[in-house]
Amino acid sequence: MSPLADFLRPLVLSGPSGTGKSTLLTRLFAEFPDKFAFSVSHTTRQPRPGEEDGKQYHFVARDAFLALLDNKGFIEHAEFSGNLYGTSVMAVQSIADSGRRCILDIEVQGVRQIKTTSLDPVYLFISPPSMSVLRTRLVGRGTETDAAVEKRMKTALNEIAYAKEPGAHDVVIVNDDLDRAYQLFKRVALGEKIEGDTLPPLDD
Ligand SMILES: Nc1ncnc2c1ncn2[C@@H]1O[C@H](COP(=O)(O)OP(=O)(O)OP(=O)(O)O)[C@@H](O)[C@H]1O
Repeated sequence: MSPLADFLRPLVLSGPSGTGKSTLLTRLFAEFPDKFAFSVSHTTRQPRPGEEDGKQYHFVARDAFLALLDNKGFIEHAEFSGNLYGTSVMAVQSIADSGRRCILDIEVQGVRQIKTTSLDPVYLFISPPSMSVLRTRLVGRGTETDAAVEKRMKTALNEIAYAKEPGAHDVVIVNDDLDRAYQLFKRVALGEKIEGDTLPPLDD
């Protein structure tokens, strides 16, 4: 069977930190080990325990990041919670010709930048069911200090304000029940055009 039309376009995944993007991606890659390729971003943040250079991220020093930026090596980049993040041209190019679908996990500034390029991806927003659930997940993950949780909650408000703009994303999936969210996510990832969920008020 030939792939659905949207399978040939990159998939841009965005949503507040702690909303469950990595969890959904991990499941997708486990179910379809050969269909997708995660674009590995560059970051200047420190690796978390268990993270490997070149796998979750290319971990680089700030100087090296800025040099690549100067050389027009990034499709998008942003400073987030004090660290630089970026998607390199090379990371996406190396996937494009392999027949796999390129998935990009990107925050809101990056989404805005990609919209000014010719990449033409499908934009998918993963929404938390509410702000209180988002906070519970961030705290429960146990990877952030209290101050970092507060910073991420504040940044989440920007992501959500953008998501509320008409036409910001092609599809919204609310990550309430993980199995339900994953079934929708899988359909989008495989290239199906679905209606998706309605963005919750997220005003709590
Ligand atoms: N539907 C869900 N129900 C309950 N807990 C969830 C659900 N989805 C994810 N989680 C949990 O919420 C926490 C945050 O998820 P995850 O790390 O996947 O978020 P993320 O969006 O990738 O964050 P970041 O952008 O910071 O990497 C994790 O501890 C994860 O196990």
